Amino acid sequence: MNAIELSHVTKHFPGFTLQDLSLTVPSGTICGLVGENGAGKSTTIRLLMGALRPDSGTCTVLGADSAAPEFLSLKEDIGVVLDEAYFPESLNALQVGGVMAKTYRRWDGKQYQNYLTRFGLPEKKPFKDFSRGMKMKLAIAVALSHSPRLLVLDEATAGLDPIVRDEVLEIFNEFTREEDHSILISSHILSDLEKLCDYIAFLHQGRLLFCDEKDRLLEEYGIFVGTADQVNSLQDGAVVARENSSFGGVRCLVKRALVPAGWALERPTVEDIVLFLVKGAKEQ
Ligand SMILES: Nc1ncnc2c1ncn2[C@@H]1O[C@H](COP(=O)(O)OP(=O)(O)OP(=O)(O)O)[C@@H](O)[C@H]1O
Repeated sequence: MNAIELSHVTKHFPGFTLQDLSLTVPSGTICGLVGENGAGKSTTIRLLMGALRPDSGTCTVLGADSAAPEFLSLKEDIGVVLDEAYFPESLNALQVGGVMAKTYRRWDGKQYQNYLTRFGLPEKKPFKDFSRGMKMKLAIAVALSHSPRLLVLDEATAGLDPIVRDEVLEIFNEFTREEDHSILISSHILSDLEKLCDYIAFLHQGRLLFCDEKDRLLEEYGIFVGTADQVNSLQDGAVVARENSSFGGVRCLVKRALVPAGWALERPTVEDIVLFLVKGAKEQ
């Protein structure tokens, strides 16, 4: 079963169109949504959560169409963290827990308390006096404490210091050890996504450039550093994009399968692949 299925979804805003987006996140996996500012990541997440209606196409989450009334009954099963945390200003963390206990049938107060301690969050400070990172941590603690099956995280690790970010990534990883638990996470911190995700989906100007298994992506591409003559000798389609390297040569992203055996290729990072693909798309 798929945790998330977007099928031919289109959404138009003045000056921007999310175009014919089809994307699936199999149950039990973590999918990272990447793309530059304004690529359409938050729009995709809002469509999935039923906060926006698509102009055409369908968004199915945990088996229910997010535009259908029955989707509301699934909200318990979905933990959501958006890039702006949204609790009433005057409430402190304990009071937020009290409200959530009344909101969610499967609220786990003990688990919530554990996260407050683990994240070093003050129990009695009002939310309005929290730093950005503290707000994100509180939103993550809440999302994880109502026993969801799916986490939808929009820039949820932005504003966290590297040590807490690492801990949060580990918590997300633990979450998916349960077979039917899945995560969709958008982030600009591609090294985090490389550590965490099974799949990487890459949006560019409202279009999905790829959605692929991370390991397959890292095997498909290589980085070649050499002279312009060497690069020019490669067959058509081998070079995805190139840049001048600091020592006067050329550095490029290549498709391993189209490069002659024996050429030394470096292993790219997800960030290398994304940056070169954007560059390649601009050059076309
Ligand atoms: N309600 C809206 N009305 C009009 N335009 C909108 C609306 N919501 C989003 N947009 C536009 O849609 C485009 C995509 O925005 P979106 O927030 O999905 O991008 P993003 O990939 O999440 O970007 P970022 O990384 O900066 O958060 C932008 O051009 C934005 O201005």
